[in-house]
Amino acid sequence: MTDLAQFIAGLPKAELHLHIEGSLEPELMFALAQRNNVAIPYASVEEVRAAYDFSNLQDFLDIYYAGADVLRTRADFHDLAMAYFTRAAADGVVHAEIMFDPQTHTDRGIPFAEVIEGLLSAMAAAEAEFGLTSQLILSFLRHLPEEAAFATLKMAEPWLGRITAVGLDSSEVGHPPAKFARVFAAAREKGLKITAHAGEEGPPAYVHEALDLLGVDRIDHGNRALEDEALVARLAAEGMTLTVCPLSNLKLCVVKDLADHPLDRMLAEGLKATVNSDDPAYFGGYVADNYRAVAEARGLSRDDLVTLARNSFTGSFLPQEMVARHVERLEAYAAG
Ligand SMILES: Nc1ncnc2[nH]cnc12
Ligand SMILES: [Zn+2]
Repeated sequence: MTDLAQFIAGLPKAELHLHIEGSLEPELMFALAQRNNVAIPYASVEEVRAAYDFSNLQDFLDIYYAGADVLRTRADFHDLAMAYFTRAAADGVVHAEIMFDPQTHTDRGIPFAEVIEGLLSAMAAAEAEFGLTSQLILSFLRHLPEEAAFATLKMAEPWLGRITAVGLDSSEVGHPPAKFARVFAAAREKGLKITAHAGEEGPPAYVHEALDLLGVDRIDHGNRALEDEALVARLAAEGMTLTVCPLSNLKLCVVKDLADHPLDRMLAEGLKATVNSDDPAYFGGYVADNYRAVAEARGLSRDDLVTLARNSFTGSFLPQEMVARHVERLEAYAAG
């Protein structure tokens, strides 16, 4: 391991932008297909990986939703999440705020309870085994109508004490935050935090809407906010956290090359950027791979890496005293 790789792996960090369905590795996809007797359109793990060549977000989403079909039982969701936590712990992740897409499963007839109970049991096991804490973000699929999001929120009612936040993901362009203003207001009234994908492929106006109409506590991605100077100034002034995903941006052609990635520009503009893996099984790397790849491509300093890790804690939904404890440990690590 290089010095940089070692420094990154040991850097205590939180992961704030991770779709648990996007951590389904081809090997587990095959194992679950067999366990559940589900047919998949691939002959081998290599063939699955070869299919992961995307030109844009929709290209990826089509394959990602098809892959999720092997997830059927509570045990499947437990195994999926446990595989992620095991991998994340090895990357120095001490806290993870994971998104799940209930509609991807309930629309196939999988009960909400199977999905969330499997995830919750893995979360408890990860805390016991690795000391890794986690929280759940229920994400609404934005290509579906707002009424479907309301139905999902209703389904989640018995578990609201175990869900920290709601999010908004899936096909961005053509599905602006405004479409979901009422359901996010309802979620906020129930005491949930709010996050939304905005400015990944969609225009800066969608980031404005996420702030003004959804009242977000964080922005997922936010890359295209950089096209709007006043918006950048506002995000900086509000101390809004952006959950940036470098390898995702590369694989989904949000950037042509990692050498063009705007992460250091975001930091220079005073934005609270963080580094995350988004859908690591599909984009070629977990969170430490993302830190490493962008650090090498953009020549980030150790101070930059520490800032990114610090932002991951201050931008988390953890209580202030836990944030302070994590930041203290991080500063001790940085001081060597
Ligand atoms: N990067 C992404 N953007 C929007 N929806 C997603 N669902 C999973 N990954 C996503
Ligand atoms: Zn995402």
